[in-house]
Amino acid sequence: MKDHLKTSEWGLGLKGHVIIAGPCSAETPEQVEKVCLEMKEQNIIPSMFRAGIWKPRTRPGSFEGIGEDGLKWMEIVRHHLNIPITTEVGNTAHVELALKHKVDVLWIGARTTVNPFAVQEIAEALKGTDIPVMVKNPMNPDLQLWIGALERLHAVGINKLAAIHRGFSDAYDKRFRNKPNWSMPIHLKREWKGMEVINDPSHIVGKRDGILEISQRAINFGLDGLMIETHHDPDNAWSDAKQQVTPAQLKDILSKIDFKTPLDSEKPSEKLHDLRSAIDHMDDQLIDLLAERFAVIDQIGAHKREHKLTVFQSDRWKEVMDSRTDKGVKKGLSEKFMKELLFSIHEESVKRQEKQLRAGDPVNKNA
Ligand SMILES: O=C(O)C(=O)C[C@]1(C(=O)O)C=C[C@@H](O)C=C1
Repeated sequence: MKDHLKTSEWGLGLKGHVIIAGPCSAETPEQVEKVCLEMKEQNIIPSMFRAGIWKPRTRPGSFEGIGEDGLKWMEIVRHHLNIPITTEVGNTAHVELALKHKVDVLWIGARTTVNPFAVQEIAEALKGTDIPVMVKNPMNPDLQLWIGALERLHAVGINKLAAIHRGFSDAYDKRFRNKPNWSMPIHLKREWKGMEVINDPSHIVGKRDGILEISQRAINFGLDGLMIETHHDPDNAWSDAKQQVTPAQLKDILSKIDFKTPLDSEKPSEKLHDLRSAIDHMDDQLIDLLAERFAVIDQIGAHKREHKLTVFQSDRWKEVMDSRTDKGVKKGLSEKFMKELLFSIHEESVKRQEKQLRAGDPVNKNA
């Protein structure tokens, strides 16, 4: 799609999976230093250090970030860990201060990504700079909004870009603080080739337990890194106390993750090549069969037109749906997948037949 530079090309020495760790918020210089020293002690040096300076809170009254002072303390991080520093910016004043204090990488938070006006203003403020920017997914699962924010930055010349998957707000599903909706980061990677997506398990899970599981799933899906909130004393953190881990816990989590290699850059082994050939053949057959099915659908459509019958036949459709789902489930396919597949087939059937009824013209196969 659009040309952009990957994390390994940002000139910050990043390579492989990008691991971003650090406290939810910078609180005091002592706290920043303690986190750094414990990381050092545990011999767990992340690829980048994160610290929130301005915190967008749902309701007023809780800690809203330490502000510019916190940016001065980033020198402590540089001194102890010598790694790039990243923080969130939510408006142009934040951008100005972050640039003034030489923050290495910025990120745009979920609450900002939802607002194209805000993203555009930030993009304009960044025009002419060379700073890398990571864009968190918007609060709601809207892929176009997520891509749109990246495009706004790209359009002003910011080409060091990455995305962060922090999950999506869901009023009903309370298993997560923010529901992962794994199809979203995967779709993003499909739509914008080469776009790296860093997973943020801390905001998805909302508590310490489960960070390992979500991290592993992110790596399994092929996401490109992890951002894990890390604090020397999480229980007494000024924000997000429940979901932060200690540097020792971070080390434990990272040591348990089975990191996978991104496939696309690898030449597939003979075995993988053979398995893929089998898939190519089966997909061919599936497409032939689907084409045959829709040819019959067109014949039924012609019959319906002749006999003035409606396209949608609820009893027959229910029978098709139930029997095929049942069979699929018996063969080990998930009910959700079967239903989605059948819905999609049915939608195409009724569209084709309705077109026949409407126009009476031969069906345009490309419609
Ligand atoms: O059985 C029909 O009447 C069809 O047109 C086929 C079909 C299908 O795709 O299986 C499509 C539309 C109807 O709602 C029911 C079933």
